[in-house]
Amino acid sequence: MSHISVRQSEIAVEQAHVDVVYARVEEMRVEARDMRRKGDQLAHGARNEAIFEQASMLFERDVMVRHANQILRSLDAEHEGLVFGRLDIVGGEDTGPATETMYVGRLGIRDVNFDNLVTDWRAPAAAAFYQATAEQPMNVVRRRVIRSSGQNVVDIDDDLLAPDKRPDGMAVVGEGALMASLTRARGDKMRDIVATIQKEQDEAIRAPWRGITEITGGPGTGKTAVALHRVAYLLYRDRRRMGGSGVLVIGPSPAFTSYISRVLPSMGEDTVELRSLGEVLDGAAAATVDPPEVNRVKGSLRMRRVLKRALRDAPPGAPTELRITHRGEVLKLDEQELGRVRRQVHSAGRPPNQSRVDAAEALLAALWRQAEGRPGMERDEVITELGERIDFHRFVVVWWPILTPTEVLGWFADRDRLAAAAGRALSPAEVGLLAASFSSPTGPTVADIALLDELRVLLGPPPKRHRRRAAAQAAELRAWGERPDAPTYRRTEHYDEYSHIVVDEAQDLSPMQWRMVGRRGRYASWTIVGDPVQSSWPDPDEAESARASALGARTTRRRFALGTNYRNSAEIFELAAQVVADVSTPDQLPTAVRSTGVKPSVRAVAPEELVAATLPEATSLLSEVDGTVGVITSTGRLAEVRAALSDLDDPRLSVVDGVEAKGLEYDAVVLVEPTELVTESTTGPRTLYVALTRATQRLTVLTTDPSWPA
Ligand SMILES: Nc1ncnc2c1ncn2[C@@H]1O[C@H](COP(=O)(O)OP(=O)(O)OP(=O)(O)O)[C@@H](O)[C@H]1O
Repeated sequence: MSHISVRQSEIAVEQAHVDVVYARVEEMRVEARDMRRKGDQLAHGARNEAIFEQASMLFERDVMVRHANQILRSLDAEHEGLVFGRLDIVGGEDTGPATETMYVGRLGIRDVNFDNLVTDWRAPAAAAFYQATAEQPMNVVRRRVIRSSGQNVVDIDDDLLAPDKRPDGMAVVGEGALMASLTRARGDKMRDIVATIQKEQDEAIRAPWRGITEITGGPGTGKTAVALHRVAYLLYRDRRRMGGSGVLVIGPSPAFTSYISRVLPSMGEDTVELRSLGEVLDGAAAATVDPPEVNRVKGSLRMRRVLKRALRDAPPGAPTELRITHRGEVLKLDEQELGRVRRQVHSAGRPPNQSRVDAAEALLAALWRQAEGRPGMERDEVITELGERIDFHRFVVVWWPILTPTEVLGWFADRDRLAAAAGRALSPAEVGLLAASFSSPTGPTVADIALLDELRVLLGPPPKRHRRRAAAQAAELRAWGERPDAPTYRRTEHYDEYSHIVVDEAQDLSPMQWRMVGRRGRYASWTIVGDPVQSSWPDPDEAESARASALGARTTRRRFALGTNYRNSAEIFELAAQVVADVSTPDQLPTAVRSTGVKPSVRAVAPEELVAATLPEATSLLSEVDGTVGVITSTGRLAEVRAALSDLDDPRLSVVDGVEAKGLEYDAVVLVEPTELVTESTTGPRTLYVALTRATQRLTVLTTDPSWPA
């Protein structure tokens, strides 16, 4: 048989099995619907049945319906086929030729006799699909990746792992599924990698849930993909623990969470919360990033001191004198006395929003000290009389208002107030920077969200009757930073007891963000994903200690280092590695396995031509690749470059700055003025390294420096 016809006949073999699987799925759909109907009847009628019988049938119905729903969801999600793998396995030493076939897919499916038609990729039995190698074949003779479009098998790729055990007539076709997958055009959403997970990745995916699992590796090593598949794996293995309290995945930006949003649904998992750092606090949807020098101050642990001190000061507009006439006598507390009372209330250590009653009592005690000694004054009597006075209540309400985090952060637009709260924690220049930033009318930035969350905890929950106002504030916060695609959450407000939290691009979290994230996972296990070489946080030691306290004293820690860059061509990564040679060690840089034979193009242009030159470069890359094109520039130049490309009406094109590019991927990239990405950043060439490692196939660098990258 010719090569082509061997492939065709093997595809036909797999198609036959896939047809059986889909026919069975159809039956299961019918069964599930039937079961659901019966269950509903059971719930509404048949009251004379034994209660236990009902309960067990209802349970059975629930299990069935859940499984059916999961299948339906998985089928409805965008992915490339329910069945994607096949293993041909020989038994043991003496069983002889290949005897057993196992199909691997997104879900486990059994036929009517409970025989396996497809094994779920997460089941222990399927592990060999990812872990078997030629050196350790684990009884696998042939591993086959089946590529489908919908229900149609379109191609197959085989690995022969044990040639000596290959039975007569066993065909082996294809040139490697991994390479085929890596060279395919990219869309605007990340795809799952279930069919081609590599052994080192599989080990991280299947690591036990407990404690802290850290996944490090250079750009394109699959850290994000691995973390998401790990979530699907953990949900499968321990759905009760993980699903009950929920799994939270945190990424750097809304662009990133949107980019990864289809991976879990394609595996039938749609209960996981994906939030960007600007969305971790309920009600907020911040996407604007501060300039690096502002970001650095807002993220520092010094801000905690500033916030705490700010809450001890009298709020803006608080009266500076209490004057009340009692039995014809004027009782008066001046500014100094009021300040003393305020300090005394704060020294009890209760959060301000929980201390209004304490404040009222302390004021009454101070007023009594004024009245004391005057004839006919009894302490209890005076305090009761004053405490019932409406003018006293009015005073307390404005002197000790119930505060919201947004209100308090707004105070810092006032430079003097901020300087007073900062003391020596911030330099005058830093105070100036922050005051200007908090005066901006554009709403909270991503860094502000961690400050708001800190304030939420420092202020304490508002008393019950103030909750409505707090809800209105949350709505205000939402309106402030509203995006049409902002997620909605089913959780109760400020839910912070997730069972598992994944932090992606963890190298960039500021200490204040670690505190915010840590609060969400006091009882959680963690998967922490990052690459120190791509870090944009300037003080790694401070972040490291904040991270250590956020994660607490968990003793189980395991670490996986991924070493192969699956994204960039070797030619592109060679250039990227050059720019971080001085700030990395060789073991921190991955190996790019795929060569395209096309070197990045570095074009020197005159400064006045720089922006105009992006248009022809982007246009030509759009025609060269089938997938996406990203134009990456410094933040300062972003608006200008966007304007220059505004006539290019192609949904495959995006224009982003170096910070926004974090975690994203394009088939081709135009990088505008690399030196600006370095000078704009507070961490040297690291942001440039991120930008240079986004492209899978083509990279064009436009620079005004003819000697770049030397
Ligand atoms: N085993 C694999 N099979 C197919 N594609 C893979 C595999 N591993 C990684 N990839 C692909 O490589 C690309 C990079 O993966 P991913 O974004 O997860 O890397 P990363 O380590 O998080 O990168 P960065 O640090 O730059 O954000 C993605 O397109 C991903 O689908």
